[in-house]
Amino acid sequence: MEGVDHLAHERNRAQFDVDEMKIVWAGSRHAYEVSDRMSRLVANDPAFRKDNRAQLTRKELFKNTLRKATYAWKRILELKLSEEEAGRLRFFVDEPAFTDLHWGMFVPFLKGQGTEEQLQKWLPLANRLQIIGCYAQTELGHGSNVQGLETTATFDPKTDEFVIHSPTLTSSKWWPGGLGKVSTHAIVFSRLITDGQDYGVHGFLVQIRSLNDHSVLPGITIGDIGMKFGNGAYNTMDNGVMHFDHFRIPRDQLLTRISQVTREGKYVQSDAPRQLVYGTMVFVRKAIVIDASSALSRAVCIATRYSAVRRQFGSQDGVETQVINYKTQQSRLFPLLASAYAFRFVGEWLQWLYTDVTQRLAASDFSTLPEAHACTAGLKSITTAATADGIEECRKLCGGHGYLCSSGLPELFAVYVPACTYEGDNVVLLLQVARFLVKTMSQLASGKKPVGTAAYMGRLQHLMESSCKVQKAEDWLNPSVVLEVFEARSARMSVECAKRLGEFTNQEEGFQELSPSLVEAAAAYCQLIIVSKYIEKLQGDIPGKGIKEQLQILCSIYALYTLHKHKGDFLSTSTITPKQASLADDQLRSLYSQVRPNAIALVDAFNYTDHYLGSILGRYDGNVYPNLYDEAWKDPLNDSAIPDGYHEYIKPLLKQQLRNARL
Ligand SMILES: CCC/C=C/C(=O)SCCNC(=O)CCNC(=O)[C@H](O)C(C)(C)COP(=O)([O-])OP(=O)([O-])OC[C@H]1O[C@@H](n2cnc3c(N)ncnc32)[C@H](O)[C@@H]1OP(=O)([O-])[O-]
Ligand SMILES: Cc1cc2nc3c(=O)[nH]c(=O)nc-3n(C[C@H](O)[C@H](O)[C@H](O)COP(=O)(O)OP(=O)(O)OC[C@H]3O[C@@H](n4cnc5c(N)ncnc54)[C@H](O)[C@@H]3O)c2cc1C
Repeated sequence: MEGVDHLAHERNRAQFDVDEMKIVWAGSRHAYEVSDRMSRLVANDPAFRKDNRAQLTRKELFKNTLRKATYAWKRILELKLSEEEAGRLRFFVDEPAFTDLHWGMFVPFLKGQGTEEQLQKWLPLANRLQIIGCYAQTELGHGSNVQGLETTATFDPKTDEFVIHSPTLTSSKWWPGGLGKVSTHAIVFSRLITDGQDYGVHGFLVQIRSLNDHSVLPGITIGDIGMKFGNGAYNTMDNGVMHFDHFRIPRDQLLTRISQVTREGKYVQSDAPRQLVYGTMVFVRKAIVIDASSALSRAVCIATRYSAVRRQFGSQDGVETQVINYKTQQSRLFPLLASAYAFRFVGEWLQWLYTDVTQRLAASDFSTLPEAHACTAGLKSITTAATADGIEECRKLCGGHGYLCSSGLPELFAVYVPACTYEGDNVVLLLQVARFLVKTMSQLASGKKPVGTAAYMGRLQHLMESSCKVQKAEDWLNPSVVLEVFEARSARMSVECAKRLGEFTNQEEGFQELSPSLVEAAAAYCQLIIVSKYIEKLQGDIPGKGIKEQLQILCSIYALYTLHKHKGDFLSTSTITPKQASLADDQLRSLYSQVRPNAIALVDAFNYTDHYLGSILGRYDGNVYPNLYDEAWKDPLNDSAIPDGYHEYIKPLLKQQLRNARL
C-alpha cells in the first residue's frame, strides 16, 4: 500500500520531540537546515539516481560517476552554493569520486603547506576546478611506513628544478584516488635530495596530465589499479598507479611552508616540527570519525526500521512478534544505535580539538600537537572498526533480505570497510596512541602534568587504588561512577604495559614484544575519550522535550555495552568485580526496554531521505514487501523467462540426462 505509513504506530510511541533531536544530531539548527535542504535537492533530482549501480560494468559505473560529479559541480555553481552546502550536496550524492580527494586532501594540503605565493598561484585554479588534484603518498611497497617511501625529488641547481623519479617498481605510487584517470595534478610525496643529502619525505605539487588533451605528460606512466572489493561500491573511484622517469618540475613546486631549498640548493627548515607534513592526514582522520557516525547510523536506520516491520514466531493476538521485540535483537541493535550517537558527539569534540590545534599552530604553539595526533589517530581507528563490524551486524539483523543489494547494506559495507585501512591502518594508528601513552606515563615521573584527554593520568595514584562503588544495577546510571571505572581501567592497563616495558633493556624491542597489549591499552584510552565526551555533552544545555533523557539512556548503553564487551579488561585489572559486571548487564537490559518505544523515532532523527538510504528494507514508510517483490522483477535476469545460455548449456544438459535415463 503506497502512501500508507506502516511505521506510524511506532512513531506515535516516541517519548521525545524528534524534530529537536534532528537538530542535536546535525550539530546545530543551521547545520540541520543545510543538510535537510541539500539531501532533498539530491533526492529530487533524477540525475542523481543511484538504484542501478550494481548492474553497471566498471566502465559504465565510472563514466556515470564522472557525469554525476560534474553535474553536481554545475548545480553548485548555478545555485551559488556555499562551501558548506557544496560539501553536504556531495555527501548526499553518495558516490565516491575524484572530487572527494580534490576537496578532501589536495586542497587542504595546498592550504596547509603552501606559502602565500604558492596559494595565490594554485588555490584559485583548484577552487574553480580548473585543475583537479589528488594526494599521491602511498606506494606499491610502502603505505604505513611513510618514512620508507622511495620516490625521489633531487634538486638540480643547473636548471633550478627538482627531478622526480621512481627508482624501483615498489616506488610506484599506488592507491591514490582520482589519480588513475582524472587528476591533472598531484601532491607527490617524495624524498627531498639536495647537495647529495636525503632530507626525507616532502610534498611536491606536480602536473601529471595535459590541460589541453588530458594526455599523461611525457616521463610519467599512469593507470588505474583495477577492480576493488564489491561490485559497484568503491569502483566508482579511479585509484591509480604512477611511475616517474626523471620528470622535472620547477623548484617552487616544493610546498614550502615548513622547509625550503634555496636557489643554490641549500635546505632550510623552519622551527615547525617535521610532522606538520602529515597535517592533512590529521585533518582527514578527524573527518573520518564523523563519517563513521554517518555510515553506522545509516545501517542502524535500515536495520531498526526493518526489525519493526519484520515478524517471526510467537503469535500474540493473531499477529506474530516484531523481531525488534526479541531481547537478542535489541542487545545487538541498540548498542549500535547508541554507538552512532556516541561517535557523532566525539566527532563534534574532535572538530573542536582540531580547530584549537590549528589556531595554536598558526601562533607557533606546537604543544597540543601530540595529543591531537593521538586522538585523531585513535578515534579514527576505534570508530571505523566498530562501524565496519556494525554494518555487517546490521546485515545479519535483517536476515536473508539483508544480503540483497536492494537492502543497501552490501554496498554500504563494501564502500565502508577500506576506512579501516586508508588514512592509516587501524592497528598502526593504535600503536601511535600507545607510544603517546607510554611517553605520557614516562613524563609523569619527571613531574610533567598531563593535560587534555590525558589529564586523568594526573590522578594515577587514586585511580590505581580506587574501587568501584556500584552495589545495585541503577548505580551504573551514575555518570561519575562510569567515568571513574573507564579511567581506572585505562590507567591500569597503561601502567601494566609501562611496568612490563621496564623489564626490557631495549625499549623498542619491548614495544614490539608487547604491542598486542599496548594496542588494547590504546583502545581503552580511546573508549574512555568517547564515554567522557558523551558525558560532557550531557552536562551542557540540551533543550527539547525528552531529548536529554533519550541521550542519557543511549550514553549509558554505549558505556555499559563497551564495559560488557571488554569485561575481561575490567575484571583482570580489578576495576570491577564479577558481581558488578553482572549488575551492569541487568542495567543494560532495562535500558534496552526504555529504548524500544523510541527506537524508530531515534533513527528518524538522522533525517535520511529514502534516496540517501538506498534501501528497500529501510524505507521511511516501512512498506517493504511489495517493493522488495517489485524490485526483483527489475533485475535484468528477469527480462525474459528463458535465460541467455539456456539453448547453449541447459537444454543439451537436460537432453543428455533424459537420454541417459532412457538407456
Ligand atoms: C578517504 C579516502 C582517501 C584515503 C587517503 C589515504 O589513505 S592517504 C594515505 C594515508 N596514509 C597514512 O595514513 C600512513 C600512515 N602512517 C603514518 O601516518 C606514519 O608513517 C606513522 C604515524 C605511522 C609513523 O610516523 P613516523 O614515520 O614519522 O614515525 P614515528 O612513529 O617515529 O613518529 C615520530 C613522531 O611523529 C609523531 N607523529 C606521527 N604522525 C604525526 C602526525 N600526523 N601529527 C603529529 N605528530 C605525528 C609521533 O607521535 C612521534 O612523536 P614523538 O614520539 O617523537 O614525540
Ligand atoms: C580505498 C583506498 C583508498 C586509498 N586512497 C589513497 C589515496 O588517495 N592516497 C594515498 O596516498 N593512499 C591511499 N590509500 C592507501 C592507504 O593509505 C594505505 O593502504 C594505508 O595507509 C595502509 O598502508 P599499507 O597498505 O601499506 O598497509 P600495510 O602497512 O602493508 O599493512 C599490512 C598489515 O601490516 C600491519 N602492519 C604494518 N605496519 C605495522 C607495524 N609497524 N606494527 C604492526 N603491524 C603493522 C598492518 O596492521 C596490516 O595488518 C588508499 C587505500 C585504500 C584501501
